[in-house]
Amino acid sequence: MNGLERTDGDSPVNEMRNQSMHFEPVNESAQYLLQRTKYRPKVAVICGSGLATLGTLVEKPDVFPYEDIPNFPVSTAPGHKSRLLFGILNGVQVMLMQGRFHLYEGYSIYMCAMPVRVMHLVGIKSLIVSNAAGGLNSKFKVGDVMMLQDHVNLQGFVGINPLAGRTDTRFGPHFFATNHAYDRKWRAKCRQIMEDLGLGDHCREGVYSMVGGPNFETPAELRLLRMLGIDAIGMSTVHEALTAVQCGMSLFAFSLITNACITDYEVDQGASVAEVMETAHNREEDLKIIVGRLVAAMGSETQAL
Ligand SMILES: O=P(O)(O)O[C@H]1O[C@H](CO)[C@@H](O)[C@H]1O
Ligand SMILES: Nc1nc2[nH]cnc2c(=O)[nH]1
Repeated sequence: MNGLERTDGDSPVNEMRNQSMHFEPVNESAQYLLQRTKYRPKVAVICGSGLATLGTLVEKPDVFPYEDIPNFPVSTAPGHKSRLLFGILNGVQVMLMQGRFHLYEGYSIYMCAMPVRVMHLVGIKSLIVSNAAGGLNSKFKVGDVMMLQDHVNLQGFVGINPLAGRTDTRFGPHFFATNHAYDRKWRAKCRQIMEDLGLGDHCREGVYSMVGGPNFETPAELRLLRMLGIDAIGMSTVHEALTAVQCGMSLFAFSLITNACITDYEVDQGASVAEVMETAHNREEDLKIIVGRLVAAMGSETQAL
């Protein structure tokens, strides 16, 4: 066996394995959507905490509350709207998630990433993932945009991976390389867009990692994460990114640095959701322009596919 075969079936051994790779429930969600929208997008966007406002860019939307979509989780995190939009963004058909799923909401890592498999079955080829994150890199400032060059899958180190389970090649290969998970051409494009907007000094590039949350990190944890070479820390994105790459999508992800990571015990102030939301609110107009232009670029590329 080379890891590329489909192995689903009703054998006793498969019954004992993680059921996460089942095709049918994901396909049921995808078919529900395709039957209720005329749009056939190839570009998708996932909105991070406080960034649901990116959804206001979508014209003539078909709106699907998550609770209405069969087998779909429901958002419970602050700043996540729990609805899916299909519509037109900057002339390009898009599928946009106003709300994502986190381990701290009590969902398995597989369920947190399941919407990306739905995207794949809907026909998505390019994905923009956004998140709010704490800036570990001492050069980063609150309000900066860090384009993900790479990530560290801390959960994956202990076997918590959305891709673990039965192999079903309809979601891609079981084993694959991740050294170019984040497509460099979108980073170059985003940098150019930000420079054109006079925001070049706020454009950063680095390594993201995700903890389980919901609490923010202790100073000792932050120092450890920094030693590991992590530039920005959040509670999302990695599982979505891996699932997207497995499905063969071209991926761009960015972190809005919403807060500094405080490692000094003498500082009274700590991270808070209020600060995360405030920074997201302050940057929303810039991010709308940046995401709008990236979607346009992705749209021209996927038109030919
Ligand atoms: O990663 P997103 O969903 O943007 O949210 C980030 O912001 C929240 C903390 O305020 C956490 O959920 C963290 O992951
Ligand atoms: N884990 C984590 N997630 C965040 N999301 C926004 N800011 C932070 C942070 O400082 N730490």
